[in-house]
Amino acid sequence: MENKILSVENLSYRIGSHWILRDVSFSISRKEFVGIIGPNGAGKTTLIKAIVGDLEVYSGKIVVSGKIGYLSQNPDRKRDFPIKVREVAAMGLYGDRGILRPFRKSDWIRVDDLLRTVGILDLRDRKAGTLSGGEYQRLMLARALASDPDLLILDEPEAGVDEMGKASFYRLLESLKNEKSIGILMVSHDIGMVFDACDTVMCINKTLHCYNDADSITPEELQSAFSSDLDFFIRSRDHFEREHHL
Ligand SMILES: Nc1ncnc2c1ncn2[C@@H]1O[C@H](COP(=O)(O)OP(=O)(O)OP(=O)(O)O)[C@@H](O)[C@H]1O
Repeated sequence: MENKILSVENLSYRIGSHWILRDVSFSISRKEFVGIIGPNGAGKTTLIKAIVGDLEVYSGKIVVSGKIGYLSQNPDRKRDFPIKVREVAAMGLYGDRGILRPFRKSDWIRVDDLLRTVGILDLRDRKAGTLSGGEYQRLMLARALASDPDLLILDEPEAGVDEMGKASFYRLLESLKNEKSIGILMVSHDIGMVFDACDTVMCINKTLHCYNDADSITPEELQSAFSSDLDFFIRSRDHFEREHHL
C-alpha cells in the first residue's frame, strides 16, 4: 500500500534461549494511530527498540518508509540542569538528518512554532527542569516533531500525567496525525485511553495476540494476551463492557 510507513515481518528476538518476541508481523499507514498493549514483560519496549534501530540482532524484516520521531520511556530529566525549554526543543533539529550548522533566526522561529503546536510556547524561556510532568511530555513531543517525522513512536507517554492531561495529550496526537499525515505507534498501559484514542489496537505478549480496529477486539482476544496479568485483563474487560453497553 502506498500509504504504508512501517512494515514489520516475522520479527523474532531472543536473549540466550529465552524468546522475547516471536513472529510478530504488522504494518502501519499514514494517519493511523496504533496502540500497543500487553502485560509487563510482554516485549513491547523491545519491539519499539527493534523499530528505532536500538536492537542489534533480531530475525525478520523491518521497513520504515520515512523518518521516525521517538519519545522514549522515562526520558532522562535532570531537575537542576540549566537549559531552557526552547533549547531542549531545538535539539530535535540536530541529529542524523538534522542541521549541522549554527542556528539561524529561522530555526528559532521553527522551534517556537513547534512549542506553539504542542501548547507550551508561553513556557519557552523556563528552565526545562521546572516543568510539570505533562508540560515536559509536551516538550519531548515538540523535540520529536522537530525532525518532521513520518512515524511518531511513543513508549508509555502517560507516566506522571493526570487524567485530564492524558486526554488532552491524546487529542493533540490525534490532530497531529491528521494535520501532518503521520502514523503513530504508542505503547500504553492505559487501556481505556488506548481504546478511546487509537484506530487500531495491538495486544502483544511475546507473540501478537490481536491486531484489529479498536472497536472489533473481543474480550477473548484480550484474555489470551493477558492471561498472565489478571488485573490488566479485568480492566480491559470492564472497559469493553462499558463501551459495548453489555
Ligand atoms: N537486556 C536484557 N537482558 C535480559 N532480559 C531482557 C533484556 N531486555 C529485556 N529483557 C526481558 O525481555 C522481556 C520483555 O521486556 P520489555 O521491556 O520489552 O517488556 P515490556 O512489554 O515493555 O514491559 P513493561 O510493560 O513492563 O514495560 C522482559 O522479560 C525483560 O526482562
